[in-house]
Amino acid sequence: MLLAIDCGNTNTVFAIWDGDQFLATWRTSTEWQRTADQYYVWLTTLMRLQNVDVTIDAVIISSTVPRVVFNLRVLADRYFNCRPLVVGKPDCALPVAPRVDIGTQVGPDRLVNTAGAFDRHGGNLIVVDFGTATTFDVVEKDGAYVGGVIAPGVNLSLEALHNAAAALPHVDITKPQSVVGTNTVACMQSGVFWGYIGLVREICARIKAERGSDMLVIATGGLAALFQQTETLFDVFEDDLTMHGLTVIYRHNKEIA
Ligand SMILES: Nc1ncnc2c1ncn2[C@@H]1O[C@H](COP(=O)(O)OP(=O)(O)O)[C@@H](O)[C@H]1O
Ligand SMILES: CC(C)(COP(=O)(O)O)[C@@H](O)C(=O)NCCC(=O)O
Ligand SMILES: [K+]
Repeated sequence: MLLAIDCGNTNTVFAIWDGDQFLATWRTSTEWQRTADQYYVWLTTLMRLQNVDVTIDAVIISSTVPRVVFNLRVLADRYFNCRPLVVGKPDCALPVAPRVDIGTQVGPDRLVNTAGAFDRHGGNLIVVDFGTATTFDVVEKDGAYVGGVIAPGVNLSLEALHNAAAALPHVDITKPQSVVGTNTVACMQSGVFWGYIGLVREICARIKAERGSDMLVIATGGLAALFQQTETLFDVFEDDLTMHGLTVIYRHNKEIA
């Protein structure tokens, strides 16, 4: 049984894949100090609570935070007796190599999203991932990641206002009633919500224009749904895209081994 781990700058998602489907998915905050023993206690407690009675014998990791990989490697080695595949490392092959400037360390989450989206939809895609940062990944016809866009994440934008301005409170994102806010919180929500609708629409339009082609736009990350409720920004919303990409890369490495 495969344990797939997607570690973002804010949250880390663990999922168990039986070769056909995900049996369970769990989320914890990303903290590089967490030890292999702590992960194991947490994971096995959840497995027991949800009656997921399986033996994990393979692990694949994608991490945008390099420091957490050490303890996740120890987890795989000590408790599951295996050497994990780590996306972005030389011994983890990708179905299609990225084409970017020499020396660029593409975020592993973006490589994984690319592999997952290409497997489901073929090429000529834009993948929009709402995480700590919002990333736009361009996937060419042959499935290669060829670059994209990095924008500040939704919550990061709100936090930046709060951190930089003494009178601006901590605010959660929600769709505002109107564009013109009549209190501080509503004004901040409006700026980020409607600003983000514009950001996504403009960036996707400019990518398509630059490439002279219509492209399928796939969104992932919990916050995508909030924006899609109001405006049709995406062709498809797939919450499990990154996890699916991890299984695609795992299968690819098994096949060529
Ligand atoms: N459905 C949701 N509703 C509201 N906030 C969300 C939702 N999903 C994720 N978030 C928030 O979005 C931010 C990015 O989360 P996440 O997608 O886990 O990022 P990362 O992959 O970078 O760790 C976090 O602040 C998280 O709390
Ligand atoms: C852009 C990111 C910070 C997004 O990370 P996330 O929001 O998933 O935590 C991550 O993909 C990253 O660290 N990228 C490295 C630079 C690049 O992809 O070009
Ligand atoms: K992201």
